[in-house]
Amino acid sequence: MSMLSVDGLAVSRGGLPVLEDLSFTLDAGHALVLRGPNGVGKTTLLRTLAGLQPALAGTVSVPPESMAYAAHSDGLKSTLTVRENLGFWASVYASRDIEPALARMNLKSLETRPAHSLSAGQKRRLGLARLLVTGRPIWVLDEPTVSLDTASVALFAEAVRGHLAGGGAALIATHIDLGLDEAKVLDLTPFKAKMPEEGGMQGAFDEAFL
Ligand SMILES: Nc1ncnc2c1ncn2[C@@H]1O[C@H](COP(=O)(O)OP(=O)(O)OP(=O)(O)O)[C@@H](O)[C@H]1O
Repeated sequence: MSMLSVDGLAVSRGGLPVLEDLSFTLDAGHALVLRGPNGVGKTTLLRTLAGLQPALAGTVSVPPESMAYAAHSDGLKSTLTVRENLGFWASVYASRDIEPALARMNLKSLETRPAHSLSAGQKRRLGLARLLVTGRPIWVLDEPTVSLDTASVALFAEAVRGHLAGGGAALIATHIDLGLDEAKVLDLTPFKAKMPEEGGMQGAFDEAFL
């Protein structure tokens, strides 16, 4: 029984279709890595699944509330400390213990630091710790390991593995090797939308010379 099922999905950005006719499933305990060249539509797809923008067509089997979306330093309150940030999110998501998240992303020694004073990679680790307190089953991650050093990439991979082992699932857009060899890969290139104006203009051009 799949945890997430996407059927005939079309997504758009800036009013233009980006990906179309996309179908895939994601089972509990599994991770799916989304690949494709810059601009193919990875971020657009994740934002659509997370409910941040509407789909053009198709169905998604679960609501955005089943997903925890993370991109860049999203969701960090810059004036709050690391501990306060996680406490805030724990209360928003009906409170999970934040201690495992602090420990898992190696944030104990930074817990009293305001988020704005963290380095890029430390902010990234705090953003990933946020996922752990959401308790949501499907993690939707956009380039989660950007700015992370080797040790932190390993921490990230362990956090994802723990999530999968607990019956969760993860959808991850990245160009970088995550150290998650067990993850399946979906290349989005074949689902690139054919621009209607291209076909239309070519059609009109052909017609003019027939
Ligand atoms: N704010 C925006 N307004 C209009 N078009 C946008 C906007 N952001 C992105 N696009 C366009 O939407 C398309 C898909 O972009 P998207 O960010 O989803 O790609 P991506 O696969 O995540 O790329 P990357 O690998 O560079 O992160 C691209 O053609 C891009 O130029």
